Amino acid sequence: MFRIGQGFDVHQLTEGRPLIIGGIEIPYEKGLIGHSDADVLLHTVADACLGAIGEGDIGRHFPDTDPEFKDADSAKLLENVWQLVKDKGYELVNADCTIIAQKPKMAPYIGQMRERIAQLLETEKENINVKATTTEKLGFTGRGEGIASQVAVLLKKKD
Ligand SMILES: Nc1ccn([C@@H]2O[C@H](COP(=O)(O)O)[C@@H](O)[C@H]2O)c(=O)n1
Ligand SMILES: C[C@@]1(CO)OP(=O)(O)OP(=O)(O)OC[C@H]1O
Repeated sequence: MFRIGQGFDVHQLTEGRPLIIGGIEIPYEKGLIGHSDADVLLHTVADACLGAIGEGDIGRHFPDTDPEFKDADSAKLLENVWQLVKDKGYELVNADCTIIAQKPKMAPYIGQMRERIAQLLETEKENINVKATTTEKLGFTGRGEGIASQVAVLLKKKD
């Protein structure tokens, strides 16, 4: 049995914060704002996984009003979500991720992001695709005010 899930998330960019995307710190003049480390891509992967198993979203599991999650490492949040997926008896078929950012250039970091996400979802790098697009300077992403991401995952019930 297969289950599909999708996620979408946005975080605002500001000066004085590290930029962490897909579990990788990217050198840039700005970083993302959040209650956690604001890793927009790992949040989106988590939401897609939760969607696939019908378990709501990360805000429900890790409320942004809870001091426990202040500056949380999003990799830890995704590990918790992945445990829920495993508890329900599923494994990953593949994940397809899109980062929507005018700047910085993600291309040099895509390989490392794929490796980190594959590690967190206990799969091979080949099952994780990460790509990036600008919005041709249009909208909030195009103006460099924030970064968005979209993720689709496919899960399969283990034999
Ligand atoms: N933040 C980004 C955005 C895009 N890329 C790469 O550049 C290619 C061209 O982007 P377009 O928005 O003009 O389609 C895109 O296919 C990505 O490979 C990037 O690395 N970082
Ligand atoms: C991850 C959580 C929890 O620290 O906070 P944020 O970093 O603000 O991220 P968001 O994507 O807004 O939603 C989930 C939150 O509850």
